[in-house]
Amino acid sequence: MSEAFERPLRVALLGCGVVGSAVARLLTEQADDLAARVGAPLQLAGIAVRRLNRHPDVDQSLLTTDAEALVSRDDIDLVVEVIGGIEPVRTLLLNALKSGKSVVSANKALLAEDGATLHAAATANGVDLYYEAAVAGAIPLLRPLRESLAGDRITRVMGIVNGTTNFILSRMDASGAGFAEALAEATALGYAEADPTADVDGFDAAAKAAILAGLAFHTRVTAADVFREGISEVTAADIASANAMGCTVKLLAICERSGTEESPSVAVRVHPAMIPRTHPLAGVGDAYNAVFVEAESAGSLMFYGRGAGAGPTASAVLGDLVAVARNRISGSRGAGESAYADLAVQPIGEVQTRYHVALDVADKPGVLASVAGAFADNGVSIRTVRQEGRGDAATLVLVTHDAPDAALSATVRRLAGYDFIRRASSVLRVEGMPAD
Ligand SMILES: NC(=O)C1=CN([C@@H]2O[C@H](COP(=O)(O)OP(=O)(O)OC[C@H]3O[C@@H](n4cnc5c(N)ncnc54)[C@H](O)[C@@H]3O)[C@@H](O)[C@H]2O)C=CC1
Ligand SMILES: N[C@@H](CC=O)C(=O)O
Ligand code: NA
Repeated sequence: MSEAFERPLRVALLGCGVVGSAVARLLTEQADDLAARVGAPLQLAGIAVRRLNRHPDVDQSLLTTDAEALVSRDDIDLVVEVIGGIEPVRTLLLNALKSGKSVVSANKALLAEDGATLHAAATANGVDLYYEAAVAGAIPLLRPLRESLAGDRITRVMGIVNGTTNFILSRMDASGAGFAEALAEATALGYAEADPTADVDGFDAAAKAAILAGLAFHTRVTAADVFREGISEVTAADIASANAMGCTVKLLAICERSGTEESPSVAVRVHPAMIPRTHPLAGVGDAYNAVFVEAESAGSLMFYGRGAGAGPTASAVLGDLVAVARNRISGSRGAGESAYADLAVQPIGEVQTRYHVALDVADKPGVLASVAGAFADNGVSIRTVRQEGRGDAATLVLVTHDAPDAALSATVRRLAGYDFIRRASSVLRVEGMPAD
């Protein structure tokens, strides 16, 4: 231990909600072990909260409603941010970094919106910015991407990165539970964001996808670069349709190296998709997350664990806290931002995807030919087609081969104009089926 740290390292905790209160508790309960692992005690020196008198389980003398004053204190070494959102957090963290404090954050929204500014401030001031908890909760994923796989070339990152929506879809699939009821349960369990539309509409997963793509492809990717569809449009009919195909519905984040060798790009998207029940991601239930990483030399890797909740998220926060504390003691810092590749982001319309389309149709001659014509006219090849039922209850179920997403959307728009189609009962992208 260097001379300067024969004293505790003092930690400011910003936010004391679901995650913050677990961090505060573990910092106390595990104090001796953490001190042994770091090489100096980690002393919780202040907790910024929005309202006093709402946190009976923590040392009341540590509470303050003045987060700015707390991060500016000269005696603070390390800052843990678990408030969430963009402002005032960005300003607080920039001030912390500029005054030489390393930062640990769980805030994917901020990192995906303006991680570059934070990274630049960390680098300029020789301190750390760690955020393992921001993506896939407890699962060690960002450090493996940033460090263990730094010698490899990653081609694809795909997985389930939002616990709340996975919890909702799992409930809808297994027990036919309603959407609202499942969301209320996920919120009560501490999985959902303060505003759960961030989960349901895919913003949370899109922020995580941006962070994953940035790390995987050494390129700056923001949430705005990510194509995003949430699960609010996923219906019981979609789930029934998926079941009939031997599939289930998951909200997936997919980050791919795309383009050509001469002109490489990245494609980053978040949307619900049908996947076969035999696919490993199909068995990921509850608020669990799972992420596949494909790399040229390593091959396929799978990361699995709890993606949300107080304990799992606090575990990742504390892991980062130990890392930045050790760096502080040794006078070193971890890897900073790596964005040298600077790849272009491919628009969703050009991304190759596959669709499943279920159409309630009038069962009469020529209908199948007209439907097939709509696909053919847009250059989309059909992989399988089957008809269920007869007469007024007839449904055509089609699965396409890979095609540009724009061509598939155009096909679905064309189908919507046909009067012999009563309705498209299910339109979903398909992932995880054997390659064409
Ligand atoms: N809950 C989870 O499972 C996970 C959460 N995260 C992230 O961790 C962060 C915190 O999440 P939760 O603890 O679930 O949220 P939460 O809403 O339970 O806690 C946030 C706390 O910050 C407080 N706060 C708001 N503005 C403040 C301010 N200006 N100064 C001090 N305190 C302020 C709120 O009153 C609240 O108690 C978010 O960025 C979230 O995205 C990341 C991974 C998992
Ligand atoms: N709301 C998020 C929490 C973790 O990041 C989720 O449900 O995954
Ligand atoms: Na993680």
